[in-house]
Amino acid sequence: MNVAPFDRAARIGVVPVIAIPSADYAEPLADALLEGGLPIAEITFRTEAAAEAMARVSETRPDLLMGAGTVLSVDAVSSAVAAGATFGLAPGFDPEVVAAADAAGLPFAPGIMTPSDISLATARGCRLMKFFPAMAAGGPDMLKNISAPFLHLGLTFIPTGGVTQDNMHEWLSLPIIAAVGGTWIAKPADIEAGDWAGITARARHAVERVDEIRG
Ligand SMILES: O=C(O)C(=O)C[C@H](O)[C@H](O)COP(=O)(O)O
Repeated sequence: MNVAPFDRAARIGVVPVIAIPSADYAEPLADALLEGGLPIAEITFRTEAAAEAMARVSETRPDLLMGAGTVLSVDAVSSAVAAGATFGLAPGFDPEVVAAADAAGLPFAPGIMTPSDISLATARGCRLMKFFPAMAAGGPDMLKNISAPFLHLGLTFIPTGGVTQDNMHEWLSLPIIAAVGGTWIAKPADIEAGDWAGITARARHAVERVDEIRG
């Protein structure tokens, strides 16, 4: 499995999760993130515009490491690859989706929330997993506990769901965390309002926090 994009994501340490209302926002959004020193985005299949937005970003902003989120089906894997996504994530674990991503050469992180999920995902070869919904499921303490029996397998996690600027330090200080993710950097309302300066400011602030926490 090609893990290079996830290595890059782990080095960056924070992944903005995007629900984009229209593909017309793709370029200004990518520019706002790049301007803030955050060259990564997870564009989720939560909106109709997702595939077109991904295609525009991959064609016109190759410096942005662009992944597909909310990949819930085999078709979504194909759409993500066709649109130039270089990695994929999902909120849950679906073995058919993981197999399709593998077959397509798309590095993929399924979502997990229980030891059973982790067990199923590791058996399918996954080593990076999204922990979702991270805060509602019990926060860092929960993840530490459920992952403990699997750590000899070299697992790392991206917690999302309730993760923000204010609690990211609780996660990033754990060695099992590859990166944190969340929507707080670029909410759909910010995107629709064209608040690119606000998105850039939150992106920059998040990158600075990662640097402070990781030293
Ligand atoms: O859509 C997906 O594929 C997910 O896995 C879930 C998202 O990452 C979280 O819903 C983000 O949560 P908030 O940052 O609290 O808004």
